[in-house]
Amino acid sequence: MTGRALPEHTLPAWRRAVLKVGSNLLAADGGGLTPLYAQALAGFISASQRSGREVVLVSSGAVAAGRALLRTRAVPGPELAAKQALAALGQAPMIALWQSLSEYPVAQVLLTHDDLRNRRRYLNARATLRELLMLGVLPVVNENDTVAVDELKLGDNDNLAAIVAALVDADLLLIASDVDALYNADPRRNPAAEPIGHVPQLTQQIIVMAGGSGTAVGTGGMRTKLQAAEKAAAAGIPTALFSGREPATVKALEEGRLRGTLIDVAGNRMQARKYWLRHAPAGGGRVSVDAGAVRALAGGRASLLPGGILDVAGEFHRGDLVEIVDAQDRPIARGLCQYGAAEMRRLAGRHSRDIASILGYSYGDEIVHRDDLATIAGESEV
Ligand SMILES: Nc1ncnc2c1ncn2[C@@H]1O[C@H](COP(=O)(O)OP(=O)(O)O)[C@@H](O)[C@H]1O
Ligand SMILES: N[C@@H](CCC(=O)OP(=O)(O)O)C(=O)O
Repeated sequence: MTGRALPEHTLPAWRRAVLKVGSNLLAADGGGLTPLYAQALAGFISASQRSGREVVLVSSGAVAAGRALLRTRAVPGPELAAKQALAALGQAPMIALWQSLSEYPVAQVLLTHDDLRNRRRYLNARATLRELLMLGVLPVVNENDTVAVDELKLGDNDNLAAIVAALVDADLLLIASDVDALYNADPRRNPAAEPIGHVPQLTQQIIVMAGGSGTAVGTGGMRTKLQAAEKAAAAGIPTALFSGREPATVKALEEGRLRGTLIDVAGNRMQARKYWLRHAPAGGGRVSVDAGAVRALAGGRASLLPGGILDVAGEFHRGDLVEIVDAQDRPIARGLCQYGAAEMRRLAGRHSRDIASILGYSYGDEIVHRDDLATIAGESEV
């Protein structure tokens, strides 16, 4: 779908991005998968990788591919189990399509909501994705429809893409669709709808403009794209919406130009992350630290090392949000810990270089990495 002339924007600078490609672009004629639009998108991904950038692709299309494979036989109904069967059938052809178009090896990553709510699985997914990126591989993420059940379904890949963007700490979320921008009304239903080039900050007024999907192939429509942009913004990540049907638009992205809608983030990314760390609900874990650690953390630039730990209260796991307090139990910082409570008790007061010999393994020198830490006093510090 192409609209009126769209203003062009400069794409925010990025080194790592998540690109979401909807079913409408892969099963363009409502039938099986076609490389028609995927080709230009794969070209953009490979060009980005060649220039040292990292891309995680979140691709839909498995259900559409599965449905097309069964065209000559009885096609299952619309209920959940039937869709799950179609997704299982179509997952391999979807991956094969991307592999046939990518200059780099592709890896399949299937995720569910449950995986991302469970801290340990969340961290494992993050570690695997980071490793794949380091290896120069293109991870292709889709929802694991086989095991997703109604109440645990992410429901759509727009939201999944936003969660993955936060998971891999991406600089940018790119959403390619069959529509070239956010309009002030659904352009399929309202031909007078006007495109919106730049959204400095998502507001309720903008969110109500978005309707559902206009096609049988697509799932969420603009509504889920804005939900995704909202999630990404909460993690400090801007979102770009554009048409994946126009090769010139896709090519322009390589030069940092966006013909579509840019949804910006209020404040900078680090501020948004620190805000989240200060205000997200913590699970009750407390780590008290000595005066040296208090001084180091107060500067806002240091990580918490095991040597500074005096005591650990509560039970928590690696990846949980913990409160860091001084010897008098006054809160000084909050952060995501790299080690669980039991591990921390064994590491308290010890040197970082001894972590592997004490535990038999190591997740790194830091108990809480400075990127995952926010001081309580420094609301204005980033
Ligand atoms: N305000 C809006 N602006 C743009 N598109 C909208 C709006 N409201 C609803 N839509 C619909 O959202 C569709 C894109 O979403 P969807 O069909 O789920 O595609 P995809 O498979 O790419 O996720 C568009 O084709 C359009 O009809
Ligand atoms: N897991 C499903 C994706 C469903 C979905 O979100 O589709 P879309 O709205 O086209 O991105 C599939 O691969 O078909």
